[in-house]
Amino acid sequence: MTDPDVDGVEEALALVGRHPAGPAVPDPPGHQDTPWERARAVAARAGRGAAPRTRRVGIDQALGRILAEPLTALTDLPSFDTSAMDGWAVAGPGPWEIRAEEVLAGHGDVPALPDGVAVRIATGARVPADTTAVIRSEHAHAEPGRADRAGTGQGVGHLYARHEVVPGQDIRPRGQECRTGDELLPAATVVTPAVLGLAAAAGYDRLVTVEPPRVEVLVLGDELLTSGVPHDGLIRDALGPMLGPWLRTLGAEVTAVRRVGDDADALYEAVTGTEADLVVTTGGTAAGPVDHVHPVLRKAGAELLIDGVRVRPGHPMLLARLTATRHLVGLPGNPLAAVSGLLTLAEPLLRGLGGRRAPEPYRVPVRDDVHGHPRDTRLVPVAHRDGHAVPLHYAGPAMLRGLAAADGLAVVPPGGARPGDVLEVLDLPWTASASAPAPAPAPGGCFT
Ligand SMILES: Nc1nc2c(c(=O)[nH]1)N[C@H]1C(S)=C(S)[C@@H](COP(=O)(O)OP(=O)(O)OC[C@H]3O[C@@H](n4cnc5c(N)ncnc54)[C@H](O)[C@@H]3O)O[C@H]1N2
Ligand code: MOO
Repeated sequence: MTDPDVDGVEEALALVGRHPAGPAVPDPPGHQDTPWERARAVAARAGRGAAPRTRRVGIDQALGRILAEPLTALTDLPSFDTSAMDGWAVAGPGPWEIRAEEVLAGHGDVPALPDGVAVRIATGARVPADTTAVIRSEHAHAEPGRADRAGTGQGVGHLYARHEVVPGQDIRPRGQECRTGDELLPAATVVTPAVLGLAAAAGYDRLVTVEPPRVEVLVLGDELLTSGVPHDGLIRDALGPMLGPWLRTLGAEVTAVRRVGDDADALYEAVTGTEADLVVTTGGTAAGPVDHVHPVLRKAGAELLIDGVRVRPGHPMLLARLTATRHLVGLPGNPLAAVSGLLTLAEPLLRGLGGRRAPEPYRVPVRDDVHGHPRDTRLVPVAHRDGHAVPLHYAGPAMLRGLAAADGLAVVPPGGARPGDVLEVLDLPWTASASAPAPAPAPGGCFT
């Protein structure tokens, strides 16, 4: 029986040459392929070449966008000395004479507190000037004065602390979190719900954000059905349904996913008439009779930045500059090969166009042997299990079964990997949060 992960001559070669890597296999004559790391760097540089378009949007519109400028505090936070607890503001040493007035959150000017006096205070209220500390209600004992016993409501009485009172306790001093002008977040930060909250707290009504790059997807191939079960040599289009949502997770605005068939003229019209920042084509990258991508790019006067990458699957992928501000990524038609092209070329390009930062690369030990290609990098679907990356079956270039169960794609160097080898793993958008390394612990605690 055929191994479901070994699809084609290149993968069979990979089995032969997997351990040890051995001497580098020379390029076949005329081979133009770019090493995988260099291809990603070229794509990232191409994306950074065009200045991102920016737009100021209301914070209710900003979720998921990218900050085009650092988020700088428009105020001190807190903007006034704030009580952290419901209780008593006291001045000087106790016991304190209780004054009847109360200090509540949202009140403006509050009179200074004379020595020896306590007033009731609420969490979030502005602390009166000259306050020594706040004592939370459960840590104080109020002894009613005679006037109170008589029911006059004058609030006369005395307050006793049940514990030692430390100056400044349960007071959040003005500027504890930031001072006006402090950089709270750098440019290129993704606007998450937490960023929206921070921006609002820091005084923002609107944010300057990067406009998402516009991407058009052109699906090539006359053999593709858009519905129903494959029949008579026709197959379902697996890329149209997958690429639109995937590109959106990479920060793109997908303006269209269009079927172009195997029609060179229609492809030429689509490529030269587009308003998109990036055109993504699927299929037609090889040298078959109806593989129109190369001839159309030549006719359109496009500059090929990448024409083939030393990666399996997906080696016929390409990147072209259509005009100074428009690019085209040609993804191979085999579905897993297309995903390889998406992560190798489209992702770094879109990161640059969209003003995003590169994710922190992370590395994980692999649990099992992974076959290597003798010369090329392999991208292999893996699942995270107990701190290891487990290579998945059904990872042939034409298959999506392994990918659909995967947490990431392991980057397998030429020659392959042995159990315990530590490999870089490319996140899949839907698993990024689960597999990313934990952030560094905070240096100290702040409990109020
Ligand atoms: N003589 C050679 N032939 C091929 C080579 C090679 O080096 N020399 N490379 C092979 C590799 S590797 C790949 S990958 C493909 C790339 O081919 P194309 O980009 O031209 O893609 P197509 O020929 O159009 O399609 C390939 C394969 O994928 C299927 N396909 C296409 N689009 C879709 C889609 N939207 N959904 C599902 N499946 C799709 C298509 O039916 C073909 O089976 O070239 C090899 N050939
Ligand atoms: O190796 Mo191709 O996958 O089928 O690019």
